[in-house]
Amino acid sequence: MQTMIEVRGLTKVFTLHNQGGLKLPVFDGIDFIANQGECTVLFGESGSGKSTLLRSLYANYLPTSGSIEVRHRGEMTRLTGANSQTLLEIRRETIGYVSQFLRVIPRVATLDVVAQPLRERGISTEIAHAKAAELLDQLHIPERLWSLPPGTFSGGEQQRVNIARGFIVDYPILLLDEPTASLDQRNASVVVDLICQARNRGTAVVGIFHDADVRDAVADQVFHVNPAGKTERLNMDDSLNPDKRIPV
Ligand SMILES: Nc1ncnc2c1ncn2[C@@H]1O[C@H](COP(=O)(O)OP(=O)(O)OP(=O)(O)O)[C@@H](O)[C@H]1O
Repeated sequence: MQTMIEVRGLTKVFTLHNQGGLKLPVFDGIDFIANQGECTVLFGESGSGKSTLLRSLYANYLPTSGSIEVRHRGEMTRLTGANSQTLLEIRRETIGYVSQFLRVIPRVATLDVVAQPLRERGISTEIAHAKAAELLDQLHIPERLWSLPPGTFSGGEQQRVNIARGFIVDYPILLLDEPTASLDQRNASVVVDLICQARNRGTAVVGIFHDADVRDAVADQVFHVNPAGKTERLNMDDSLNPDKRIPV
């Protein structure tokens, strides 16, 4: 089983320039490894830094210190400090990221929004649209909405469009920020199936899931991001035992 993400000594302190340079430490010296074909769940109290860690893994946030390496084109490649060209390549080919909210592009039809990551990889419109339609259908987005831009869709519909877009490419690494937060049980279970299929294809999935049932259905390993800012690997038996779950 190959290592896909290796995080060493990762520290993040936000500096609030509009507050006189106030320092806001979030996490301190995180180490963890995510493997091919496994789902790693980031777990912890609200405000403990889970989303900040996930965004750092997509190089949206620059860590204060420490390193992140990801397996890109077969080689462990440093994400921290990578130049913009390498970062673009890594995002196009290696890391998919499903944020909590869809970034709506005005006037672009839902089918094209979902197909876009495949089109960027040079896949024909016909094939990309067919795959987008399959995912939208699986996620119960009615066909009459596919030609409309998703800007006016409900929160749950937008989240499902975002999920379809994230799963359309078989990324080696997939980062998921609360992908089931606005979904009903029927759609949450479709997302669980998509995660399990991606994992079985060998994707290293790293995600935040507030729903304990979803978390327990997908987790191979659980990292607790605790209020002191350190992560620790939980014993799976502990994380699955409701008495030992930390309320989130
Ligand atoms: N861009 C930012 N600038 C300043 N502070 C930030 C920024 N992003 C996050 N923070 C702060 O970092 C801390 C951790 O936030 P984060 O969103 O990572 O927590 P979380 O564990 O994902 O929380 P939740 O479960 O509530 O979504 C919070 O105190 C938040 O205010």
